[in-house]
Amino acid sequence: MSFRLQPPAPARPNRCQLFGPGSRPAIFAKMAASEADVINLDLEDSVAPSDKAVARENIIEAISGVDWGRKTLSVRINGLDTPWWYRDVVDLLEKGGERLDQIMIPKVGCAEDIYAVDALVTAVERAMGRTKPIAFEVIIESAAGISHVEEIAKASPRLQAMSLGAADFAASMGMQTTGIGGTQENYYMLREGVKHWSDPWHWAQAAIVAACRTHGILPVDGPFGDFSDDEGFRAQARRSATLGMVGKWAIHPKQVTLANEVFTPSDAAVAEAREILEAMEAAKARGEGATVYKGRLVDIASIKQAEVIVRQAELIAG
Ligand SMILES: CC(C)(COP(=O)(O)OP(=O)(O)OC[C@H]1O[C@@H](n2cnc3c(N)ncnc32)[C@H](O)[C@@H]1OP(=O)(O)O)[C@@H](O)C(=O)NCCC(=O)NCCSC(=O)C[C@H](O)C(=O)O
Ligand SMILES: [Mg+2]
Repeated sequence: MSFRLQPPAPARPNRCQLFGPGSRPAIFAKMAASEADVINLDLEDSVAPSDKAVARENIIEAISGVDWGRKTLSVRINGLDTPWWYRDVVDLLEKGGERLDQIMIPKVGCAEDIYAVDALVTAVERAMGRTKPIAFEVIIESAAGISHVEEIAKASPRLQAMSLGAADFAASMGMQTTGIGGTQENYYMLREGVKHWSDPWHWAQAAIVAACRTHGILPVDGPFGDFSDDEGFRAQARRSATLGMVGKWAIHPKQVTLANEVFTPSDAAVAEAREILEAMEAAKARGEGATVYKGRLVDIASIKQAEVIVRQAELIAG
């Protein structure tokens, strides 16, 4: 381990982030009643330009008017290339009240984007005497965003989470697809005439996980557009979880259960992790740094691996 220790990520459950357009207030109570850990009320791309102002008002009313329970309450503001974002920030903080936990910043391309929002948020917080600092989540969804992912990850102490936005990312990269996440028909290897599909999102996800883990931020997988394809969602989510991501967006309520299922360690996985910790305790008592568990090597690194699973389970159990 480096002399500089890896900071822990925020200790908040983040298995599922449920999205809903700010222009559709009829679903806010349903979102609040869902099993999602995080709620993302949207002012950006699910809201038509003509509805931006009314969506902002709807959200401001709902921040204190709806009982969000213990969920992390987040609002996605408009991008910094639009005329709406500064008004989003100012009105949310001046009129929205203390219940708002987080602002999600889309299409972040460089650390200066975060600096700009941080400066505005800080000024309004001070002016309002706000006691709870607003957290940030950023979306990496452009060629610039993924190129500068590490500098973005360390841009502000407000940063708690970072998501991959597969749709805008694909467009920015010029990828030949209209699919949002998941298997892409033409992304395959050919061996002896048989196709083997690969994962075009993998490299970007891995870059995000590494940047997040280096700087103590939660890495999150973004949307899976085909909400009629449960198995496709599960497959994508399982790959993300295996890579180190902590959760995934839901763009339809039926995806919430799927995300929670995948990002909650199973009882068997937790039991095995606890057994590994016990096996290593026994090894330590014998003066050994390595031992055999179910026919395979476990050593001091295995303790850290097992602790990841046990910590996840404990966090979710509350
Ligand atoms: C996708 C939807 C437009 C579908 O809405 P709808 O047609 O109403 O779906 P259903 O009829 O199947 O709804 C069944 C019931 O569930 C309620 N509902 C619908 N959506 C939600 C929701 N998001 N949260 C809670 N409840 C919801 C309906 O009211 C029905 O209720 P009932 O009648 O009582 O049974 C819609 O789901 C939707 O708008 N989803 C969110 C879209 C969104 O926010 N998109 C932005 C995030 S993705 C993105 O931006 C891309 C990203 O940035 C990138 O670049 O990758
Ligand atoms: Mg997007």
